[in-house]
Amino acid sequence: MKVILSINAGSSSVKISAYTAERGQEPSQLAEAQLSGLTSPPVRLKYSRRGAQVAKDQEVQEEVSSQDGAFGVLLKTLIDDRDLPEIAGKRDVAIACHRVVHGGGYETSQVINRETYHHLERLTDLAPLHNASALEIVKTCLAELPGAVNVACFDSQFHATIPEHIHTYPINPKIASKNQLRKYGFHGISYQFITDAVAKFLGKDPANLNIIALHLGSGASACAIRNGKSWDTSMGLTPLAGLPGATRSGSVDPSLVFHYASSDVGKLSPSSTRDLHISRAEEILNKQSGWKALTGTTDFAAIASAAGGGGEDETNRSKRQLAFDLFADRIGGYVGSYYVALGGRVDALVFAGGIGEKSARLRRSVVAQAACLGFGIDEDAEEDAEDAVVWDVSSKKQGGCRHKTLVCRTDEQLQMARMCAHDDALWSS
Ligand SMILES: Nc1ncnc2c1ncn2[C@@H]1O[C@H](COP(=O)(O)OP(=O)(O)O)[C@@H](O)[C@H]1O
Ligand SMILES: CC(=O)OP(=O)(O)O
Ligand SMILES: [Mg+2]
Repeated sequence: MKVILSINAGSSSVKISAYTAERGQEPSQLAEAQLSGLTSPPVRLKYSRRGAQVAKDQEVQEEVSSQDGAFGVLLKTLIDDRDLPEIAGKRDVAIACHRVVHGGGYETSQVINRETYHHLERLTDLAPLHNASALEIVKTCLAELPGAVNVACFDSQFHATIPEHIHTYPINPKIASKNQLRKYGFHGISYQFITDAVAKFLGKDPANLNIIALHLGSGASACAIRNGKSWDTSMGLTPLAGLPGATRSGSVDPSLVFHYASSDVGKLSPSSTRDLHISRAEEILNKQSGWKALTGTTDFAAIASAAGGGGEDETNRSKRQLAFDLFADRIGGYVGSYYVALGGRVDALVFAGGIGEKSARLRRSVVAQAACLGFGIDEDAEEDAEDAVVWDVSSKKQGGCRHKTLVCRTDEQLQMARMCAHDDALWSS
């Protein structure tokens, strides 16, 4: 038996889960802790132990200014918990698995040694909101968890199956190959979880499953999953492409950069460091756009409630309504495109991620647009089916609709722990 610690550094949150695991078996969760709201303080803690809630939306007093800082608070929460004797100290963690958003050419998870670490360092610029933070946490674990093997699980690895004509950009092939400029795609750990969970829910072999999956969190993406494998996804070389997000623009006309008022957008940004080279343009599109630019908040719950007419002044309400409508429109575009990519043979449209899971209003708006394709939503469906991993929100009216709409409570930490439990190389000693 080993203790596995799964660490998921998102752009607005850090989530860690601890499991006990046997080789090749389903890991059993000991505890789950998360700090959210890193881009819209106050930072809040959610903590549960053996499935029972210990803290919910508890405001954190310490100042948390980075993902690594958040990880420190979360690890301490687990170690200091007297009712969690399995993790009484830092030595008890046997495997620490890290969600690393950009894995470049890696198509499988990697044990982190000097070589892989340096290779990943070179990819930092390609996931400016994620890789550097994840590597900071890796560094902390290498220094402070003396009994642990560290493993990198990549968001991009699920998308290694995207065919060449879809992952290729129409640019000079020599330069594309030399600089590895192609669509990689992200949120893949989540899409793998969604594929397995939805196949189980529908009683299908994942190898025959065709779904349009939407992971909508602070970063948002869509994925066409054909025969259980990624066929296409909306993020690209970096997690900036595709759908807009909390602070990200999503896809815009690339020429927009050259017309963006200030003349220094091509210059290195002040936040560039020895390890990260980011231009002002990238910084603006990654960190100062999206919901933050349109509405002033990165909290989509506030945007969705104002869009429903909830107690806001008129200027705020109309800004939030615009952001909401814009998001639903962009998502609808991918649903249509991926419906064609899957030849209309779609087992389900699946909503996941913080927004996909919790915003019934956004789900209704997206599904209403896709009504012409045979999707329909049950207005009375449960907003949140407490203990379920997958639940059905499809319309039941007049014998139902042609295609199902599901919600999936995705769990990237569990998916990573599963990958480690099934990786024989981690169990030979
Ligand atoms: N009830 C809700 N309605 C709409 N959006 C919500 C709700 N609760 C949380 N969210 C949004 O979910 C997003 C966070 O999703 P999550 O997947 O946890 O993020 P991350 O990208 O950091 O992993 C935030 O934009 C938050 O505002
Ligand atoms: C890839 C990505 O955007 O991740 P997150 O939504 O967790 O920020
Ligand atoms: Mg996330």
